[in-house]
Amino acid sequence: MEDQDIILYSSLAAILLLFLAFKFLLLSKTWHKNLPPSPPSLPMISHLHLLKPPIHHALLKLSQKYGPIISLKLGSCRVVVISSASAAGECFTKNDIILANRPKSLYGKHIEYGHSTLSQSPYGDHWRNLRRISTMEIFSQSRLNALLQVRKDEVRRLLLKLSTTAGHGFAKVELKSMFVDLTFNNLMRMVAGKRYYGGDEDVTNYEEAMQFKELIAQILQIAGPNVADFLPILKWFRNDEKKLINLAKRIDGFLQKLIDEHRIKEGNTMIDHLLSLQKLEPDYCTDQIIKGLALVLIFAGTDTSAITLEWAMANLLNHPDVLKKARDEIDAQVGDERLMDETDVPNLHYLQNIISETLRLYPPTPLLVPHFSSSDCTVGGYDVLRDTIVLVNAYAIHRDQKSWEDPTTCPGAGLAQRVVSLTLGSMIQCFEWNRVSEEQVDMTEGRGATMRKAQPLEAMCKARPIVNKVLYGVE
Ligand code: HEM
Repeated sequence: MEDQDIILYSSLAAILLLFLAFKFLLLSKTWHKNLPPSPPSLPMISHLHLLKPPIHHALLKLSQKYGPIISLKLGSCRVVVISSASAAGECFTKNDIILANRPKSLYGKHIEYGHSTLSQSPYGDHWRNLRRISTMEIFSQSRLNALLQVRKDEVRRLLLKLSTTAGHGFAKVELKSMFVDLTFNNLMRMVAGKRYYGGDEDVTNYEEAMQFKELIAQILQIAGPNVADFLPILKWFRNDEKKLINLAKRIDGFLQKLIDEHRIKEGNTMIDHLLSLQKLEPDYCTDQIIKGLALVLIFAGTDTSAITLEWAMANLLNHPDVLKKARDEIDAQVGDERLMDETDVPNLHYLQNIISETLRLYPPTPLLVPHFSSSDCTVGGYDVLRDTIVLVNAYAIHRDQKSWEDPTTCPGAGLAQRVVSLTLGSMIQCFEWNRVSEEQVDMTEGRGATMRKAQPLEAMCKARPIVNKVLYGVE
């Protein structure tokens, strides 16, 4: 053997030994651990190939085969998927602090101010402060009550829009875009006093509205985890990060302009309340905190409510007997002399049950928001190692035979309940509804992180006499 060959072979042997030693070290860390069962994996991508959209369906199938707690490796990330109510209960009771963190992502780094927002920040003082501020300044009963007129006005505009098409007999309407317009307008009026959607947006804001819609559409396209979050090597080959940085600059500029406007002209919006707090806590309630809160509310609070409304209406169209019962309840409790109000909702038990059942069967965020373990813990007798992404498959749990007592882990639940109940109830009160054909409404789910309907919902609707009487004041 030549000298060169000896050098080559000994170098290869050394590399192999180093690799094995490294692998052994890694393994020995998890050697004595009782990790959840895991399906067979492929080199490099591990289990990434198993996650065909819709991901919550793929994960449900895996849990049916491997059990309610499974571990996966997605590229370089460890993931545990929870698909039973009892294991989810353990995550959010005895392990709630350990699992309060969120996994790091390119999206969180660039768009959500370096993972410093309400939905991204790691557990600690800042995490607590954001919850204190949002509970008091945004989601308190008094703050939500103060914005009741905004919600009522948006529902009224929706009813008027429907009645212009369906005032004199059944007419076809497309509901998805109307629900999206309603929830975005509600949120932006709450945050900054602006109406950007619906074709009847404030004309003075037209350019601004166009810019906002374009930014939102772009962010919605790239929101959520990026494949480079799991395979960081891809960062070198894709320019997603550059796109995110540019988009982050633009959205930051937009939000900053909104804040600066409110510095000059005060009002009764979330930005105004937070600017008042800034005077008391200038070091803490900075412009960046305000921008981060606005951003999170816009993304967490719009699509979720719009999706719920769309699935609820789709379900009602497929179950005319349930729709009739809901209308009878509203007629009995509210009558036909006035529109229903949020204060009627506690008496409309059947309507509330329809919404709960819709959320059970079609949860808009079927995997919740990913959690991340800050230290080792156990769930269902299995070890969950530190730095593991924990996904809770609410979709699987909601369709499990056993029921889940308190599924509300969302700070916006009180607001969502008001928006969805008032809108759905008012639509049932004011219009008759039918499917567009004899065929059942297609309930197929779309792709993506949120659980949208694949086909935008269309329906036939016809105004009831209350529309003329109450909305137009004509008998
Ligand atoms: C029907 C409508 C809604 C549904 C189904 C829903 C559902 C959820 C779920 C499942 C989570 C994740 C909980 C977790 O994994 O920790 C969440 C988080 C969140 N939601 Fe909602 N949500 C809705 C409406 C809203 C609204 C209207 C707002 C505010 C305007 C909002 C704000 C938030 C925020 C800020 C978080 C993050 C909380 C945190 O990280 O601690 N949501 N929501």
